[in-house]
Amino acid sequence: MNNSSGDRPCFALVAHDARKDEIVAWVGLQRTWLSGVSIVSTGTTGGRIKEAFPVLNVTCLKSGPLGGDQQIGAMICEEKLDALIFFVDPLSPMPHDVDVKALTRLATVYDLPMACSRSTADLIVKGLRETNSNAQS
Ligand SMILES: O=C(CO)COP(=O)(O)O
Repeated sequence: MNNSSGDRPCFALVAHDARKDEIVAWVGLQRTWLSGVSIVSTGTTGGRIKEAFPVLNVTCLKSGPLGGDQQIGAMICEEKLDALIFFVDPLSPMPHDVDVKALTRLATVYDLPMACSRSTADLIVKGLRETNSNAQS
């Protein structure tokens, strides 16, 4: 765990509209592990996750086009996150494309693990689980 703000991992979960069903399905597959994680999410994505899994610890920020991506970017700068899972829609123009680019840029600047698809999201969870279990043994 890298975040400097608490003792449980903190994940940002974000998805564009065309991929919201996919992130909800991914959360379902990982829900046992995610129940021990603090989740922050852009508004609409977080609302969908909370509705599907009320037991998860999800904090909803602003919707992405209204500044939510920038709020998550600020959390990256403040080293409050351990990973960004961002299911981007690569096929649709976005009014807030500059914010999307800024968010992915900051994740790169701060070397934050970032996944834009299920396969890489699974690898991040696997890596963090192994890191945490090695740290405990
Ligand atoms: O637009 C987004 C990320 O760029 C996601 O925002 P919402 O979760 O509010 O739809």
